[in-house]
Amino acid sequence: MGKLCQLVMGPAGSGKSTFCSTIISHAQATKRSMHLVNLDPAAEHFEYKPAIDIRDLISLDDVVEELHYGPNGGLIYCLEFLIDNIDWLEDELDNYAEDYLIIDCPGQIELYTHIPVMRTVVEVLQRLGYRVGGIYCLDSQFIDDPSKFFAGVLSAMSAMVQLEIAHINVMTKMDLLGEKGKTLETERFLDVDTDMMLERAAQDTSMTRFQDLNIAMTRLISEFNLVSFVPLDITDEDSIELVLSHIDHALQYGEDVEPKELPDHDADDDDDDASM
Ligand SMILES: Nc1nc2c(ncn2[C@@H]2O[C@H](COP(=O)(O)OP(=O)(O)OP(=O)(O)O)[C@@H](O)[C@H]2O)c(=O)[nH]1
Ligand SMILES: [Mg+2]
Repeated sequence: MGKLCQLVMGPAGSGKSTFCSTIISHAQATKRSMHLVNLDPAAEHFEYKPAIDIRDLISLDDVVEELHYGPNGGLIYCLEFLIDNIDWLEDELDNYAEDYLIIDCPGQIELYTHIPVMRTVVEVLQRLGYRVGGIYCLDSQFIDDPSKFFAGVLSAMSAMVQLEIAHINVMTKMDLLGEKGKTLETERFLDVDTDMMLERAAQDTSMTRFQDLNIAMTRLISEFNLVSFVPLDITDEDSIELVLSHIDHALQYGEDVEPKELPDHDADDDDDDASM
């Protein structure tokens, strides 16, 4: 199938782990094999058992207890420990040398923005021959709050710029929007209509002090025309299929499958003719 990898990122609680299990169960139903890799040392429960799990290398509880870090500092410590012991990850990956991986990441956005942890993980995967795609999850509930949405769009852009890999933004939890999810207004969020973002920000009086900054940021977003979201409603198989087809396209899934040799029909051509 080729060495492919989805790196699933996004803010805390944005639906990364749910995204991973949704994609894995969809893949299983369509007879595609994927392995879950857990890079979140704070994770507690998984629907699918991870094939590779950072918690086998280092436990957040141990770091918090023994080194007296808080949960966030402890998590950064764990990820930096992973980078210092990257051989461990390489050895583990050896067992899945020809496989499709989906990597569940922690929700601390500084890991994608200003600490080179994820970049190092990507470099290791690429050195081992994987095609890596970044999946950035953002919660659809952000749509109701322009300042949160701004921050989310900027963090997605930041991860994209930092990692320099194929990148797909996914708007998660679309089921929670109900009928609102099908409106034109929501579509404008998915395609990040910057004029509308500005309009919404202008209505929010708490943001007036930052109007110039908002204008500058929306101009940046629209000039680069880089940010759009694929909606994911995990209760709708078609929606899951659509998200996966975007990812397949970005990762060129299936393009390195050897074309099957057609059977040589010459020998029984006569028979076929006779039966026509
Ligand atoms: N209704 C609905 N709830 C969702 C969806 N995705 C996630 N959730 C809920 O949102 C919460 C967070 O989901 P997770 O998948 O754990 O999010 P995460 O990004 O992995 O969270 P962290 O690992 O803590 O950063 C959970 O209570 C999920 O059940 C979704 O598509 N629809
Ligand atoms: Mg998670």
